[in-house]
This record gives sequence, structure tokens and C-alpha cells, in this order.
Amino acid sequence: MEKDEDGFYNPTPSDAKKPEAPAEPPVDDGKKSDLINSTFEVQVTLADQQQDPNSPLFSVKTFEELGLHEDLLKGVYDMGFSRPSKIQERALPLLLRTPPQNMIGQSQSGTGKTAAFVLTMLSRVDFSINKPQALCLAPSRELARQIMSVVVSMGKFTPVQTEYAIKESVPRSTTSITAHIIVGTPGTMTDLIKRRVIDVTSVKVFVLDEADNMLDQDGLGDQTLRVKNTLPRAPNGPQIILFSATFPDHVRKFADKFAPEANKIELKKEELSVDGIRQCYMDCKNSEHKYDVLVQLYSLLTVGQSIIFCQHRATADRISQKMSAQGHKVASLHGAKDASERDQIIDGFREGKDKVLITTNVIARGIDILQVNMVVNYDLPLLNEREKGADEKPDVETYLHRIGRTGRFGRKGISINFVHDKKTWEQMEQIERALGKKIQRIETDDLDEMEEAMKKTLK
Ligand SMILES: Nc1ncnc2c1ncn2[C@@H]1O[C@H](COP(=O)(O)OP(=O)(O)OP(=O)(O)O)[C@@H](O)[C@H]1O
Repeated sequence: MEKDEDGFYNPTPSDAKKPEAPAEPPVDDGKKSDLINSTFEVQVTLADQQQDPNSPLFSVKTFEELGLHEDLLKGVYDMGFSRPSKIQERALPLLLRTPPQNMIGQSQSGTGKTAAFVLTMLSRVDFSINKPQALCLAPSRELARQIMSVVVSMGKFTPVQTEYAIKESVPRSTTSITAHIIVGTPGTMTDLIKRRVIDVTSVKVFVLDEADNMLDQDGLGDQTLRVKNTLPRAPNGPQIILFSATFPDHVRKFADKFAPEANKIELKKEELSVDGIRQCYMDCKNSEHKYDVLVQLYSLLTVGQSIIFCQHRATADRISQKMSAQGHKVASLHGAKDASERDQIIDGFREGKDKVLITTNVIARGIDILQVNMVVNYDLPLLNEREKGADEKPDVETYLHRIGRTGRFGRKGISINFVHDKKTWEQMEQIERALGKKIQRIETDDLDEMEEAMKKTLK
């Protein structure tokens, strides 16, 4: 297949039947566009925010100016995107350059990083060669499935073929995967490569979404490195793309080694919090009282959709069973559930069948469900959980990712931390200090105040 003058592969019409769509931005009527159907009136529009130079959604360029192939432009517009966000505008021209350069890209939660790396993968694939050419790793099957849905939507006008590398996705009898783009989790990806079901010799793009988590030795670092070590080496090695909303210091050095000479887009500490998310706390009397407060909140949790984060699977199970037994409809999701059940639960939540999802850190990162307007940290996220004698420091990165499940792409949201003793109080103060952002108190016995706060925030 021929490359066009910009160096991008140009699929011919014979490659696949492509649906027709104009390569034009969707009509943006300025006021009250794009934003969620909230019961509370939305006053600031996406269009307004994309004009504001201080917003992470701001851009001066159009998608046309970013050097995308026409088929991908159609895909972008078909998804309803009218203007790029700041990270898309800044990253895409660097990502699409010839020769390819590595990238370490940071931008706040919900600001459109997925589109930036998905468009890069789609731009670099030669659709006439039926071999894997782009691999993308994510920390959870839920996120891998979500990324795949973006690949499929954005690639709708191309002949792209895709495959998952997640548990139970590839039958044991499969001997070879010929899809162009493979999205998965590191364990299954390593297994498929080791068994030579995935031939990596033609891989030219390697993406780590939630890269700090994927590289962290406390996280998925070993497994990710194992995948990388199977890929072609320089000078024939792939373009390496690392994206996340957070890059804590202890991972940065390793990220630099993993993606040498990368172009970098970084955030300052004071830019990490998303302005549209109102961060609050409720001072519970003790650990048991947290449950009562959660139940009291139920009517507000179901105004839109909510995610309740617990530190342990057992807590998620316990509170979801208790709430269900008391007649409150909730769903619960964690890593101990089997693959098909996990898919069913997250799909049900995505479709709005369940309004409250009780979970663990398994879906703290990346999950994009626009109707989620409330996140509750039933337990604050902690570091070093497994280390004996660790003094239970808060995990500021995970905190940012958890609350970032709301307030997506300019929407408003509320996060509520439950604190119940001196230790949790101090942990919350450490989070406040780390982010330079005040977390506001809401009284536990004043539902009216809570409702007021919610109305104000979601306006
Ligand atoms: N240019 C755009 N115009 C309108 N909506 C967009 C645009 N880019 C992305 N979006 C939407 O914004 C939402 C958030 O995007 P995405 O999930 O890529 O965020 P993210 O930066 O990867 O967040 P996280 O750090 O939580 O993983 C998605 O629903 C996506 O469809």
C-alpha cells in the first residue's frame, strides 16, 4: 500500500467497504451542546470551554490542521467531536511525524488522551498487510474493551481489523492473530506473544495507556516490560507512546528509559485537578457510620450515576450485598469476579441499567461513562497496602484517577471522601496538600445541604 505525501498509509477503496460520511465537523450550535442530560441545568457549554485558553479542552487548531487522513477525520466527526482538546492538538502533530518519535504525554482525566493515541495507531497501520502493527496495553479488561470501542468507532471508515488480548478473548485453538491493532492487558498479551499467536515482527506502535501504572514496579511494571522485550529493537523498534493523567516522580525515570528521547507533554502539580469536579468530604462517626451515610445518600447517588470506591473486594461485596438486601439497587465489580461477569456488570452500568456501581481500584483508571456525576471514596486510596508496617500513606495518583471518573470532557461532577477517624482525616489532608486544593466539608446529617451542593455543582 502506498504512503501519501504526508507519509501516512492510504487505504484504497478495495481494502474494505467503507461507510460514507462527510469529513466535516458536527454542527456546534454553541449553547447547550454536547453536555449530559442532567436534571440540573447545565450553564457552561463545551463550546465555551473550548474557547477558554485556561481550559485543558482549549485548542486553536481544527482537526483538519492536525494532519489526519480523511478517513480518520470522518471517524472523528462521526463520533461528534468538533474541535480537538489541548492534548490532542499538541500531541497529534508530534505523534504523526515521520520518522516516528516516542511520546510521554500527560493531560488531566477526561481530556481526550484516548483519541490521540488511537488516531496514531490507526494512522500508522498499513491496512494491506494482515499482521499486527500496533499493540496497546491497559491495566484492566474494562479499559481495554473501552479503548477497543474507540478504535472501532474512529476506524469505522477504514478497513482496520482488531483483536483483543484479554482473558477468555482468544480461543486456545487459535494459532495466529492477523489483526492490525491488538488491545489488551499485559498478562494475556505476553502469553499470546510467547505462544507465537501474535507475531510482533511488524509492530510499529506500542502504546501504554495509564502508563505510570503500567510501568510501576508496584503495579504492572514487570509484565509490561516483558511485552516490550519481545518487540523489535532499535533501529527497527516501534514508536513508544505513554499516556496518563499522572506521572509520579518514581515512575518518570523508568518512563524515560522505556520511551527514550520521547517528546514530552507534562502537567504542573497545580494543573492536575479537574476544575469541574467539586471535591468534598463527609466526616463520619466511625467505620460503621460510613455505611449509614452511604445509604442516606442513595437518592442522590441515583440522580445521575455514581461509582463507590472501596479499598478491598470484601468491602465492595459486603456493602453491595447489604444494600441490595435492604432494597437498594446497586451493582458491584472487582477483580475476583470472572471475565464474563465483569463484562456484563460494566456493560449494564454503561447502559444505565444500574445507577450505582460499588467497586475497587480495578476501574479507578480510564473508565469513561459520561453520566457519572458522583464518585464516593468510601475508603480513601492508600499506598503500600501490601507492605507490612507501611504507614498507610494516601495514594494521591489513584485519588485523582478515581475522582476523574466524573467530570469528563468539561462536564461537572462531585467527589465525596468519607473520613471517620484521625488517620483517615490526616490522609485526606495529605491529599489536599499534595494537590494544593481544598476539599470542602458536607454535613453527614444534612441531606438538603448535600442536594443544594449538588445542584450548585452540577449547574
Ligand atoms: N475533541 C473532542 N471533542 C469532544 N469530545 C471528546 C473529544 N475528545 C475526546 N472526547 C470525549 O471525552 C471523553 C473523555 O476522553 P478520554 O476517555 O479519552 O479521556 P482521557 O484523557 O483518556 O481520560 P483518563 O485520564 O480518565 O483516561 C470521552 O467520552 C471522549 O469521547
